[in-house]
Amino acid sequence: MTDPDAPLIAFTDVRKHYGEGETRVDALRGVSFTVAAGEVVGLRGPSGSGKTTVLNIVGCILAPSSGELRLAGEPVFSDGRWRRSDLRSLRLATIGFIFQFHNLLPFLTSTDNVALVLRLAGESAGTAKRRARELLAYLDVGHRRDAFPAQLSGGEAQRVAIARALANRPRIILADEPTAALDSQRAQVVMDLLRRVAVEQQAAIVVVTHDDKIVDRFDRVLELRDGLLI
Ligand SMILES: Nc1ncnc2c1ncn2[C@@H]1O[C@H](COP(=O)(O)OP(=O)(O)OP(=O)(O)O)[C@@H](O)[C@H]1O
Repeated sequence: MTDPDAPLIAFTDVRKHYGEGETRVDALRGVSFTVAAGEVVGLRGPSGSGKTTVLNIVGCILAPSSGELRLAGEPVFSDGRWRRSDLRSLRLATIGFIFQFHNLLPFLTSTDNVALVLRLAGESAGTAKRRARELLAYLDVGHRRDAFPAQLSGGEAQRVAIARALANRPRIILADEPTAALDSQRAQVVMDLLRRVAVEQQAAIVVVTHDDKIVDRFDRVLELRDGLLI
């Protein structure tokens, strides 16, 4: 990561189509936006408008058809190709994902679910466990650290999943409907946590949501319609 003053996410005239000919779908038709460190941005739009496509491109999971993606000022995709050969380590070091359903591994405790990500990034078992416990305490689920996912409530499981997404101190956090399975009070708790992380870790956070309960909790809301920002 290079320029400290650059926006953490710079998405410039990104186009993405799936398929060719009769089956071609133009999912993004020239989308540009930036997200700065410390910002929590909502991404809204009807089903099929391209939200998941945006998230997957920012997360370096999906290549655009054209356009440019920069992360912290560094070109990651431009001129029709990835500029980095180590996308997996870029993702591990830079990006945290949070999903609608927590996607915790059912056979691991809360601590081990979080520690696993740190082990993948090369931390020792002891360090990984210690940091996992700290994070679970930070997210107010320290008392559930030895529980398995099936023993957790929906709100607890989502907080463990957020701990996992934060484990490697990512500067960019991408969340796909993180509050959809939660009641209003728990949704607010999750949004408060994300806000705290954005400020304390100077992270850029993008949250895909249909959830009207949390729409006033963003610094900005980007609205997609048919692959274009309105
Ligand atoms: N792998 C794929 N192959 C073909 N078409 C796809 C693929 N993924 C998405 N699409 C199409 O691209 C468009 C945008 O999809 P995308 O999943 O980004 O929308 P979305 O706004 O996230 O929708 P939802 O809210 O329903 O999740 C849709 O028309 C979708 O059918």
